[in-house]
Formats: sequence, structure tokens, C-alpha cells
Amino acid sequence: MKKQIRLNAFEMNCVGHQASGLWRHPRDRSWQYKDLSYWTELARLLERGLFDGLFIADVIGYYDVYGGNTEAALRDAAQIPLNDPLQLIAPVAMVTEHLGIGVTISTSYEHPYTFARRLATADHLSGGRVGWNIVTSYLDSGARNTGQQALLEHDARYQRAAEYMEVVYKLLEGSWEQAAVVRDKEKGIFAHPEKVHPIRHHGEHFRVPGVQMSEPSPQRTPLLFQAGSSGAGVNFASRHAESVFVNSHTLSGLKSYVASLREQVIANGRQGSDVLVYTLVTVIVEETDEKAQQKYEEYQRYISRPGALALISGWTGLDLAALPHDVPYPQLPEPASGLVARFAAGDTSWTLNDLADYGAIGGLGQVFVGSASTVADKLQQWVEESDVDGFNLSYVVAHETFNDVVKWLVPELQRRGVYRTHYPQGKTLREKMFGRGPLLPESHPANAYRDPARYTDDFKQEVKL
Ligand SMILES: Cc1cc2nc3c(=O)[nH]c(=O)nc-3n(C[C@H](O)[C@H](O)[C@H](O)COP(=O)(O)O)c2cc1C
Repeated sequence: MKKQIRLNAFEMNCVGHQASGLWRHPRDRSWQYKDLSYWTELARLLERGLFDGLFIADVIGYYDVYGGNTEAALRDAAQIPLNDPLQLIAPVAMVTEHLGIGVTISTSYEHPYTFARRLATADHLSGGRVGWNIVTSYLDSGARNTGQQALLEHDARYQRAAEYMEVVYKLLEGSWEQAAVVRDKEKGIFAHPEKVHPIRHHGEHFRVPGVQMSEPSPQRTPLLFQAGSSGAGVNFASRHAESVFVNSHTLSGLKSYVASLREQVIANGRQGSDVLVYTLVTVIVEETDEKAQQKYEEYQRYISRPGALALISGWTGLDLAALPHDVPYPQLPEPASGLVARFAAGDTSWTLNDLADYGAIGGLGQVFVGSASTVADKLQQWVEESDVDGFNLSYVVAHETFNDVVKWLVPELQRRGVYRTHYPQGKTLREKMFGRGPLLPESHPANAYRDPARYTDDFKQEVKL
């Protein structure tokens, strides 16, 4: 059987997530992100297109690296204003039956005790269709506004995240036994107290002595996503993640990333297929190649270079405002020169303005433009050659880009037998994604926190992740 292709929609509770300046396009409606109907209409559209999920990115903080201030970000709505992602879960769940709903929450700000309850609530209300994208964050502005001087150093953030996961697993997997809730009206017992365990967590970053507040939700731990690409990031993903987002600008780079991730997953006692990998792509698809190209060129007329550079400066931590924007990159100092070179594909005439133009449509991901047949060829080639499982699709114009995908691309992929024609069995996101039960498999490190004996007074051994 040909390898199947999975699609995921990449969104954010803001204006023009990865489409800098495109909010000015007459057909764009991303500025309506504040309206429930924006999200419910999108969710229905994606479910018609049999997408795995609507996945909502998030950051805490704002993009103030470019020029050392928030001017460009605010003027161009570069991920500010930005609303809370978790509140979108219930309305999206209400209008859909199958669609997964992923939310990004950082381990660097919220305490795991309050967060575990918010996550469990979302899993309850969605009937188990929630995914959590675990991020460690990259904006210092978020740290400064939450009482920290700055973000912890990169690898220390991942170490803290590992302990964060330990607390979350203890609360979601261990604190309440499955048989704790009996709702026995005759005996007057709602939950057996002896089956609800204090987790007694006493770690370097967190102290959580007591019990989880929510009763177990359909997936207990929602489906775990991650997007780390550094050594520490891939190490973390290979232990915890069930789905990984990656942004690779070359097919060969993607192929080696997927192979090395799967190797590390296996080294951690899991199976290579326990992790699904999605790569970031923006698809501009139309009836013919010519029409798609025209649409792409039309979109490019609305680009905001300062908006794109505000995002890129925030992602990389480099203040690009201080550098000339119109000189070929070999004349720029490092590390800016190397940054442009990564995307210039050998064209040494590229400038910072070219990088801005590239990044303004789809962030720094790939852009595939063409008829359904042209784009389907490309997607199939990427999946077959790199062993990636699917694509994390950004939009240019909301909801036109996703509408075009559902209208043109999905039927073409179905005709080729590489895309589903109905949703898989199962109620929860984990069942649909992996075709097995709603809970994390035994090979996952969370399993170490399930045994009730672990939470009795005499347990001695800490299982380290
Ligand atoms: C497709 C994709 C989506 C991401 N979404 C978010 C996000 O919503 N919020 C966030 O703080 N970081 C996000 N990241 C950044 C990652 O969490 C991570 O910081 C980045 O990939 C660098 O990895 P590293 O820290 O392991 O080097 C995303 C990365 C990728 C590739």
C-alpha cells in the first residue's frame, strides 16, 4: 500500500499567523480571530477535508527583538494581539465529531498543578480530542512579564520541562485510579478516597504534595506534540512526543531528521511508528498551475517586510533591524549571513529583504504552488523519500488557503489512494491517530507513574525521565 499522507492545520489565535501583512488582503478574515464563528467555520471546513487536527500555536510575550521594541510587531499584527488558545477547544469540539484540537502550552510559565487541571478539563469537554504541544518558549519578553529576569538558558529549559512532565504524568496518570469514581448513590460514595493518591512530588523546580483535582479524562494525558530541533529538543521529543512538528527547508534535511528522531525513539524503548512527524508547508493550490501562480503573486503584493522580520528576529533572537536590508548576504556579519544563506538555496544575491519576502508567506516553511496534481506529486515525493508522515499546513489568506486545499488537493490525494476517505474508528484523538486505545501505550515513560503502589507511603524509588 502507498504511504498515506496526513494533513494538519497550523493556526494561532491571532491575525495572520505566518502571513505577514496579509491581513490587508481583501479576502482575508484572520482579523476575525476574536469571533467564535471564525473558529467554528474553520473547524467544520477542516473536518470536511478529513484533517487530523486544528493545531493552535501560541507564545507568551511579544516580538520585541527587531529594533529592540514592539513597533513593527504591533503595526503589522505580528502575533500580537494574541488570544488564549485553550479557550477554543470547547467551541471547536461542539461543532465537530472527529477533528483533533491541538493547543500549545509552554512549560516555562504556568505551574503544572493548575495546568494539569486545565488540560484535563479540555480533554473532558472535547470527549478526548485534545493534543498538547509542549514548548519551552523562546521569547524573553514572556519571561520578563511573568516575574523572571529572562528565560532560563536553552538546555535548562528542557531539564525543567522534563520535571514538568513528571508532575503532569503523576497527576494525570497516577493520582486517580481508573476505578476511583463509582457514583454509588446507595452507599453515598462518589469516589473511593483510598483510590485517589497524593503524588508527593518533591523536585528541583516543583513541589506538589497532593491529589489531582480533575477525575481522569478520556485520554488521561492528551496526545503529546513537540517541535524541538536541537539536541536537547530531539532528546525530549524522542522520550515524550507522539507527534512532532518540524520545519525543514530541504528534503534531504528532513529525511535525516526523521531517521535520527526514529532511531532515538527506538533507543528509548518505543517503536519508530509511535511518533508521527509533520513538516511545515504552505500550499497554494488552484484549478491549474497558472491560476495557482497568479494567486501566489497576488498574495505577494500584500506582504509586510517589517512584520516578517519582526517574527524572524524573535524566532532567532537576532536584531535584524540594525543591519542593511538590501545588500547580498555574504556582506552581512555572522550569524545574520548564515541565517539568510540557509534559505537562499545557493543564490548569493539574497538580501534580508529577500528573506523577509520568503518568510512572509508561511513563516520559514516550504511553499508549494500549483494545480492539485503538481502539489500532490510534491507531497507524495516528500513523504516517500523522507518517511515523514504528513504536513502541517499554514494559511496565507484565512480561510481561503484551507478552502482551496479541501476543494482541490484532498480529492486529488484521495484519487491517488494516499489520503483517507473517512475518519478512522475511535472517539479520542489517540485512537484515531494510532488505531489503538485512548491511553498512552505501556512503552511510553508516563507508564512509570501509573502503578498505585508508587504513591503509597513506602515507595522508595523515583523513576527518572
Ligand atoms: C512547526 C513548528 C511549530 C512551532 N510552534 C511553536 C509554538 O506554537 N510556540 C512556541 O513557543 N514554539 C513553537 N515552536 C518552536 C519549538 O517549540 C522550538 O522552540 C523550536 O523548534 C526550536 O527547537 P529547539 O529549542 O529544540 O532548538 C514551533 C516549531 C515548529 C517547527
